[in-house]
Amino acid sequence: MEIFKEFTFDAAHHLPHVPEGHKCKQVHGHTYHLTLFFTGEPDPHLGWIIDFAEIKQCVRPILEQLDHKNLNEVAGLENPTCEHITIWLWQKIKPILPSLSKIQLRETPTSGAIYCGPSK
Ligand SMILES: Nc1nc2c(c(=O)[nH]1)N=C([C@H](O)[C@H](O)COP(=O)(O)OP(=O)(O)OP(=O)(O)O)CN2
Ligand SMILES: [Zn+2]
Repeated sequence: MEIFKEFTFDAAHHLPHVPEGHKCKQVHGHTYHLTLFFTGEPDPHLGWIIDFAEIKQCVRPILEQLDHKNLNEVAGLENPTCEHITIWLWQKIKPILPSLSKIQLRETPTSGAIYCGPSK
């Protein structure tokens, strides 16, 4: 069984390592759409894997570090590609919500990254 919880946050960034002239060299912004997936068996009494409200309570302070921020100024996100943001989120969320199984981050309606944790 897999459940999910969605969030959004707005942030500015630029990609410092792209060549001169690349559109992402310029500071620009996105409304990021984040989906967190959790895997497990529903608790026989409560009927859920984890309370959606508990997910929100745990994740909110982490997303506050990103929302309406310049991502390049966030420690660990000096090169804030979608790929790096999903890894950063995984490293923050997995220790407090161990049933986290996958992160999907959409940067635009047509672009994003999916991360399931480091390969073993
Ligand atoms: N592999 C990656 N490629 C790109 C990233 C990234 O994080 N990982 N980031 C960007 C830009 O930040 C931005 O997301 C632009 O992406 P793009 O999909 O090109 O945006 P558009 O609005 O131009 O998309 P279209 O739907 O194709 O118009 C770039 N690449
Ligand atoms: Zn961008």
